[in-house]
Amino acid sequence: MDTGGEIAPDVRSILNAARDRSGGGGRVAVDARSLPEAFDTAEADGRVPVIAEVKPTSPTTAGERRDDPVELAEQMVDGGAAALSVLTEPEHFGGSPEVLRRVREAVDVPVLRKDFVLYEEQLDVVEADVILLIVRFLEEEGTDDLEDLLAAARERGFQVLVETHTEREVEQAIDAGADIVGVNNRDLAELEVDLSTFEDVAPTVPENVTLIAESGLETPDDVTRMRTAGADACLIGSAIMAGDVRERTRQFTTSEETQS
Ligand SMILES: O=C(O)c1ccccc1NCC(=O)[C@H](O)[C@H](O)COP(=O)(O)O
Repeated sequence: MDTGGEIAPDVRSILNAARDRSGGGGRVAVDARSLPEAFDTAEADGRVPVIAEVKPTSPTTAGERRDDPVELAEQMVDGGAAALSVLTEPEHFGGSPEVLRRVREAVDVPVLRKDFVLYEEQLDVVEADVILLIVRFLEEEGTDDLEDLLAAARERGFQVLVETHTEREVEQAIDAGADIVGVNNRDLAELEVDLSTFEDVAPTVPENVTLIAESGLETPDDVTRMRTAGADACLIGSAIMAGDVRERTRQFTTSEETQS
């Protein structure tokens, strides 16, 4: 089944590469750090819950950041990040499972594995606290079913962030049993970012679901905008990676403090 409409050539290339990647060796069993609790801890400390992303490059980024990803991750935590996201996709994002393993060992916050998982065996590549499943990708011909993958991930101990872009995808995520939902402001057809996507889609997400605004946040005002629209947390990559990551993370995690 392929019901989700057009996707950009770069995204098609990401998807084709993901189809070719093998799974891990044995089945993983994760003792996960709680993502909702990490958000609550940040709020209790007066920090805006931010998932800071270690993202060396991407199809929409010029160049590649080659600093030690573990040092970058530690600086993000220093800057107040409630959780981290680490790209493990090698071909388009410069990531690797080994980097995630090293980062998770070095920090004590939850770590999201940011990759394009299509098949159950790909869950077994590396331990992480949270795994990403993208509704649109799992509509593609020959991929595993969202509900089955969600269950398989939970059986291994992962928490699951289910990524959506439309109201229809939110409905699919909720029907499949998601309790952590991301709304991605970047559309996979043109790779354009529009923060009103989150504002339009967020009201359709049930109150008891942990809701994350993803992509395209560039300033503390953008964080405030997403929080006003209902985000429990914001996932920020490029804007943090584009400079001093400790300082940039701090600007986002203290954005509500500086406005009150
Ligand atoms: O970031 C890209 O260029 C990209 C292109 C195609 C598919 C996915 C892509 N990004 C994955 C992500 O979800 C983002 O890395 C994440 O939400 C952070 O976004 P940003 O803050 O805009 O870097």
